[in-house]
Amino acid sequence: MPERSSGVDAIVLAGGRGSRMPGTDKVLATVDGRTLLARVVTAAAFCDRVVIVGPRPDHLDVPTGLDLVHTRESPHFGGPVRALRAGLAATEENSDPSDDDVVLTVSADLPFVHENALRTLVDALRSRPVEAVFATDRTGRVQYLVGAWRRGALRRGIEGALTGVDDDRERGPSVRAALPQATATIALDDVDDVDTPEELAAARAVAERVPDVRRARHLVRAHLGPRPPVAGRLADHPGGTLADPVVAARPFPTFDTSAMDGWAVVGAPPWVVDDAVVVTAGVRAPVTVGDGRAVRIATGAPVPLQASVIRDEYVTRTGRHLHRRSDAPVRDDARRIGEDWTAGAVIAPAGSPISPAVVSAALSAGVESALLRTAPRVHVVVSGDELTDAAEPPPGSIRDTVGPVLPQYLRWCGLDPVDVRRCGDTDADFDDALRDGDGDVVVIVGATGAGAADPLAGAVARAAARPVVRGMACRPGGSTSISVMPTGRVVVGLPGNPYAAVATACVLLPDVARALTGGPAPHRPTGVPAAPIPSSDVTRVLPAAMTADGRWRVAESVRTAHLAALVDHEALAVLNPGREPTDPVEIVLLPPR
Ligand SMILES: Nc1nc2c(c(=O)[nH]1)N[C@H]1C(S)=C(S)[C@@H](COP(=O)(O)OP(=O)(O)OC[C@H]3O[C@@H](n4cnc5c(N)ncnc54)[C@H](O)[C@@H]3O)O[C@H]1N2
Ligand code: MOO
Repeated sequence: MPERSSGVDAIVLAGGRGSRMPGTDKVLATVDGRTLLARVVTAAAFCDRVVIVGPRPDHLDVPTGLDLVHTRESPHFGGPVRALRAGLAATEENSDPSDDDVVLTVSADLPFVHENALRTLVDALRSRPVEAVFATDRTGRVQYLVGAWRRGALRRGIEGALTGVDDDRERGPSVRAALPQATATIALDDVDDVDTPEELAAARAVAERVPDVRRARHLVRAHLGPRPPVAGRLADHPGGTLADPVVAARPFPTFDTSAMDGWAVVGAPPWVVDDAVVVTAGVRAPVTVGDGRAVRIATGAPVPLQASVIRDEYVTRTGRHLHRRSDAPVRDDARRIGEDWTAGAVIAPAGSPISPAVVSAALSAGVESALLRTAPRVHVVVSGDELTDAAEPPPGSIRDTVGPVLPQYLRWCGLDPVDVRRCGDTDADFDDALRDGDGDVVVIVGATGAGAADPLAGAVARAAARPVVRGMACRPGGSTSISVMPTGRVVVGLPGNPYAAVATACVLLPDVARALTGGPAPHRPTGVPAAPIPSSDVTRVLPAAMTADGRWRVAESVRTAHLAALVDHEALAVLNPGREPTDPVEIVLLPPR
């Protein structure tokens, strides 16, 4: 069961005529064995109540424990605004929601929409001064049926759009007619809808293919939801993510502050200097400066009432008189209370990674603690009967060269490795490895293949874990797997070859960390290759080093049984299928040497 978010209801619009797919109810079409409707409802399962507006299906494969309601628009097929009217009424039955609550509106024909995309909409609405936020799809088109509204704005929009519209007119107004004034859009890559049989076939093909790295990342974001938030001091949780926005508790500056060493002056120049008074940073008692007077003031000191500040460079002093230099710009060298932000301003939106900048800016805003998600705790399990820690491995044994360094890479990925254990190649060892400890994630190295001594797949099946990624179209890393145990624990299987394990981790696990902490997808910087790189039909992950002119030299191939190739390459180049030889490549910088 995903974590519940209070104050959000969802309206799933499932009743369109599907005029471009005659003879079918498109929302009941299946992609990878599940109906589009079930996929959309599952994505919205974190909401307090989910209302489906449309015909009631016989069976719906969605999480249990959901407050799921059905309703129909009136008249039937009366258009999206009437569907929203029916849906909104159903969200309000037996409850007394506030106008500021969030209502998600989602059309039911989105094969790939997922919880985190919808949460992104909610967070965007909560952190912006707008009445509704809509998704734009990959072509940049605004999807007005994929949005988060403030409840009051949705109600007013519906009423406005339907005012004077004859209820007998079959197709009512479009959602555009209901839009409030202040709206925003955000780009989401998972909200392409299915309108035609061709689009349905394409979605099925995507869902059934072994995913390349891009798609595997997408699946991670789609299937791993954020863990419950905890209250904590921001400074204690680097690597975590904000669950709520940081909202300024006080203005900045909190009082009128001198920005420069100089003079606090009242009235027009020249001023008469009062040498008995000096305003220093930290003074408590208010200082008053008479009209036509000037007193010394230090950077950071409170500005006396009615005074302005002029820095030393802009004045000349003769005896007791202070003159503004004729070439000095006319400006106040004070930072006035609330000039940078006022109390209530959003300093960092929900989902922000807790960077040192977030910690510091929050302190500036009077915020020490917040609701946050800590970096996921990881148990590393290095598997393989052949592995040893002995400096002189006995014949046939292999020195474990991953366990000692993987935690450093995992930390770089935004995870919090808590221990490294070893595990033999027996089923019992693997069952224990999946179960032991209290971590959020178990990363198992080795045993991902289908060979005689590769028990991970069996252990995952025995644990009734839900597969998220079963193999990747990626070299190395083809046998990578990710699944979710019924307890919510994530099990990552990394290929045993050390370079394959590290490369796969660095390419994929930042997305796992962000998904579990409710953060945004990681940035994917690109670089220009120093020489053309042949295209391939799977993702390739190769060592890369920057040249003197800022381009990237990418190794043609790599030996995977050790990390020697990363000694003189500071990055990995991710070469996605479909790229042209001279196209930029994704660059994954590795932890500093
Ligand atoms: N018939 C096939 N065999 C293999 C294939 C294949 O496609 N068909 N893929 C190969 C590739 S590529 C990889 S990667 C591995 C993945 O297998 P596992 O995840 O089950 O890994 P293991 O078999 O346990 O180990 C592979 C290799 O790496 C060495 N190893 C493992 N852990 C460590 C460690 N901690 N430190 C140092 N070295 C380690 C291990 O001894 C093996 O030599 O499958 C291939 N086989
Ligand atoms: O995952 Mo293996 O190379 O593809 O080392």
